[in-house]
Amino acid sequence: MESSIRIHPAVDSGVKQGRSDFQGGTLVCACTDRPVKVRIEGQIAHNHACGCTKCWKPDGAAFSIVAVVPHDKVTVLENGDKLQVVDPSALIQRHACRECGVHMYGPVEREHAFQGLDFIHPERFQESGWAPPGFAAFVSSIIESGVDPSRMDGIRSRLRELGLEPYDCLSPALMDYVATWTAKKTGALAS
Ligand SMILES: N[C@@H](CCC(=O)N[C@@H](CS)C(=O)NCC(=O)O)C(=O)O
Ligand SMILES: [Zn+2]
Ligand SMILES: [Zn+2]
Repeated sequence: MESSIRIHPAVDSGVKQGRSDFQGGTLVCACTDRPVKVRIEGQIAHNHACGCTKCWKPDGAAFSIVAVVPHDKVTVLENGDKLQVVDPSALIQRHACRECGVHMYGPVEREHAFQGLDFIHPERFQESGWAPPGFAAFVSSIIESGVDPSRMDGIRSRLRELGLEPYDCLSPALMDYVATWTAKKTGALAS
């Protein structure tokens, strides 16, 4: 069993349950001076661990923890002047703090199954109670960040032990959702 891997500090000692009455809260970046604050109304959806190279991860973590909320539930409260889009050509327009590097929200504005949703990192909530991650996505992508491929069996076992079923893309339910959206757009399925 892989013992040294740090998946993410929010799950390394076990995945904490959320609270069904969680009403949202405030995401705060890591700056001590003029932190960026972003208000999220309501509970998050599809929370998961992501191993891709593009999602923001805290130092030492192999995975990010990332979830979605509707764009109209996201409001920049303070110090939004510090935000910049990491990669304007990406599907997810990740707005990061220029000083500390934390990604605060990432809207999908392009025509896509996820259009209208913003990707956020719930560990940045000041409040507890957000819905826990339910699976691990883009697991093989951690190799692109320098993880030795020989460690992957152990890392997948650890994810399963934590209840985060590993997938190399999104979960089957989300992949089906995206494919259904595409099939309706092309006309392969009736809309
Ligand atoms: N293997 C690639 C995968 C990147 C990727 O496709 N990430 C997914 C999960 S966040 C995605 O939807 N990306 C869209 C985007 O980055 O805008 C990497 O690690 O960079
Ligand atoms: Zn910051
Ligand atoms: Zn990702």
